Amino acid sequence: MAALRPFRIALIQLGHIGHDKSQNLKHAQEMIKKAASGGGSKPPNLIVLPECFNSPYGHKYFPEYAESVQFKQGEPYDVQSSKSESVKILSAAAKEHGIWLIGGSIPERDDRDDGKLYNTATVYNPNGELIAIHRKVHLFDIEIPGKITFKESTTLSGGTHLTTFDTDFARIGLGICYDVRFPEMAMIAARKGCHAMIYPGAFNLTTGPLHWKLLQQARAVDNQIFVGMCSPARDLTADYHAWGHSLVVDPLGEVLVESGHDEEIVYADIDPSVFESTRRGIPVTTQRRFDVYPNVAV
Ligand SMILES: O=C(O)CCC(=O)C(=O)O
Repeated sequence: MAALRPFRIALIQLGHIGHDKSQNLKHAQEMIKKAASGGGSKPPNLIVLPECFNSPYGHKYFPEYAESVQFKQGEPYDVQSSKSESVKILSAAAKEHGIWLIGGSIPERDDRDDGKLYNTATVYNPNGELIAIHRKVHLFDIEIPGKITFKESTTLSGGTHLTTFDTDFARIGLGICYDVRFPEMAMIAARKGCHAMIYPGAFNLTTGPLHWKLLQQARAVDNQIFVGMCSPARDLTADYHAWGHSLVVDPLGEVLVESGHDEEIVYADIDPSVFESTRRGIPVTTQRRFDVYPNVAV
């Protein structure tokens, strides 16, 4: 299992996500390059893109923008023969800059399974290998009268697996946006040894101010882990208005960094001593009463 070492994370709050997929990808490439340079300070070890970064966000867009990834858990993946343009570009970027990359999410079509569509995050190591994918498990189907109605399940299917992966600096759990509302996911990841949960996300102007920060602090404090969420920038000309405020929270629930709502790259330094001192000082991880309630991670 990966040990926790100091690392630097960069969240790219990507702007200008329009209808031209090639343009979206080109812009993401440019911003990865910029993030990898470290913004005048240390280069990051891990770069994160936001949810749905290559397509406008909305269930009507997913069928048109979906790409076939055909990843099989536990089997090597041949990027060169991938049918996914986004996978090829992200893989090349991870390799070129020698960074771990969580490639936000993209609409994915699974040709092996009736062409079902998913909201999928892809993960690359510094050699450019695609080492994990996460299909959003909990679809964003909500209705708040007069404020927001959104129904991802109109075109998408929910993923059926939880996702964790090891880097050379931490074990990381991966979710996408609405997944953050389901504490079981982060709890299971933490009990399986994850030091951080990362969620590419895109909250909105109704639920963003209510819950975006609160949920990340809750997941962090409950599980004594680092939590980061990376949003697209707010674009009031788009169909969906993202909240922005990409954020990293430490195991005490303290905000390490928070962006505004425009395009921006923010960095956070992950300090293992905070992880250790939090768990030593408030030892809930060793005080659980599995004789009274079940251990959900086993
Ligand atoms: O949970 C929320 O309030 C927003 C979720 C969301 O925007 C998403 O899953 O894309």
